Amino acid sequence: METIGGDAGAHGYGWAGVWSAVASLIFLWSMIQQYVPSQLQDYLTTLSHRLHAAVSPYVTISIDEYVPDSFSRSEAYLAAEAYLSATCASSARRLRADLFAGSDRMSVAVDDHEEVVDVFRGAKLWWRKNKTLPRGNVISWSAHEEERRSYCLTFHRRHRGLVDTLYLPHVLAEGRAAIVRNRQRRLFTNNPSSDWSGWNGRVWSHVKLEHPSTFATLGMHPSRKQDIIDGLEMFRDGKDYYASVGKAWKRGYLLFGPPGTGKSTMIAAMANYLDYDVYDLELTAVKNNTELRRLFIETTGKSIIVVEDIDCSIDLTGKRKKKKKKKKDKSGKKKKTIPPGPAKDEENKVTLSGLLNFIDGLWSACGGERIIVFTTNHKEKLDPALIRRGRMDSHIEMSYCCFESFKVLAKNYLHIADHELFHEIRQLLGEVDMSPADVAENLMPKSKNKDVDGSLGKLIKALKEAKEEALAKAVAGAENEEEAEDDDEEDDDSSSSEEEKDGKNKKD
Ligand SMILES: Nc1ncnc2c1ncn2[C@@H]1O[C@H](COP(=O)(O)OP(=O)(O)OP(=O)(O)O)[C@@H](O)[C@H]1O
Ligand SMILES: [Mg+2]
Repeated sequence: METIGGDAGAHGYGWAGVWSAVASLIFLWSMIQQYVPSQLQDYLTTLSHRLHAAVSPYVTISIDEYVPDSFSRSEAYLAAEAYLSATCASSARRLRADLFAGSDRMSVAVDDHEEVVDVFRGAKLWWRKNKTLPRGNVISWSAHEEERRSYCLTFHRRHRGLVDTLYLPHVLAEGRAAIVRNRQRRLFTNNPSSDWSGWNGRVWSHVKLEHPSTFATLGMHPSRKQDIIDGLEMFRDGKDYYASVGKAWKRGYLLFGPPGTGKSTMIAAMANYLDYDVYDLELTAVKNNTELRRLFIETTGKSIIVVEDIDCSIDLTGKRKKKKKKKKDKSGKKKKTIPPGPAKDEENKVTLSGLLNFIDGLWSACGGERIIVFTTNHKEKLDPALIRRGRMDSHIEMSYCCFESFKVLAKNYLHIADHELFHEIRQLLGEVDMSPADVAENLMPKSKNKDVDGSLGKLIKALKEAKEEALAKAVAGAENEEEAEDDDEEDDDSSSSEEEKDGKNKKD
């Protein structure tokens, strides 16, 4: 890529230089047009375009910033902008830097009215960024209506086939890849529906996603961890596979296990590994199934949709509604019932069937590359319909800390791979249930200078205490059981003696 500048002629651009000058004249003309009545403007613009097309061997494709009759920015424009920024930022003479909300990196794009040249498979292509100002008599309500930007791509007509079939798809693919590279990943939470209407009403709000958890720092048996990573990779690269087997490109994960075993940490590691956004869906703030549908539709691809503590978020004990048999009146005719209208849905909470539709209803295929994760401390409380394979494709148990998990935590917190106390810790972890969160808390050094022996000693003490506690509980439990059995026996004795008495009485 190189800019069209004063030395263009020296490189022998020839006709290109002439047409660049013509383009500049056209631009000048468009500036003058602002002071000409709008009908005359339209006529002159059409005329100049026709003249240009009649005599020029060059073809121009323009890409507008906004989708016609819409407030949304055109994906083609954004891709072209990202492509040009990535490939020509160093050679353009005038650039525009901007800092987008939530991002900590400056984004640099070609400035207005700047021209750059791209070379693709031997063909030269000129890109120009145009800006048109509003007509004097138009009052606009939004900033983007005031200035309209577009990219114009100019090339010789003999390259038309190359541009259509190869160059534009190349720009789109490279531009999209650059957008993904530059984007700041986000953590979304759903807004209460009272905030959804009105100017700029949004159903989700977001902050920067900056969780440091990775699979390298996640305490888990290495082979299980590798299985999960393989599954995620298979999903991420499986667009064609999912299409070939006729499945929507989505995958469900159920993470279950006691508190502090790393379920939320695992979600962050997944998002960091895949470079996906996270939508943290607070189900208790969703009024009904209609709202749930809207929230889902407004999520984007390359994202993980999370419902934490699913057993606490929704009453899952209610079974899906069965078709009610119509009641018959006394004459035996079926009674007419009023069908439940939308008002009924407004009153309802999110239901199990709403959630099932959310996961795999027809409209859940409205956009691909989404992972859905449910977490729970009580898998047994969940309705089997909710977690059957196909909905929750993978069930991952996050369990108490094993020795392999401990080794990862020791590496994270103390930077050690082995120690003479490891043997004792291995034995204790085999006998006691302790969550990785508790192990991590004990390993955390108290001061900047890591006291490895001190931290491991603290963990051993905590494990021994937990072991004693568990033993004491087991003994107390056994005693209670014995007492209960004795009571039962006494009850049996007394009832049998009462029966005997009864018998005696009867006999008497
Ligand atoms: N497997 C693990 N590997 C590394 N760190 C862990 C692991 N499990 C827990 N931790 C540590 O413990 C803290 C709490 O873990 P986390 O929030 O992931 O638990 P959870 O299973 O989601 O618990 P809850 O069921 O209460 O939501 C984390 O911040 C992390 O530092
Ligand atoms: Mg959690």
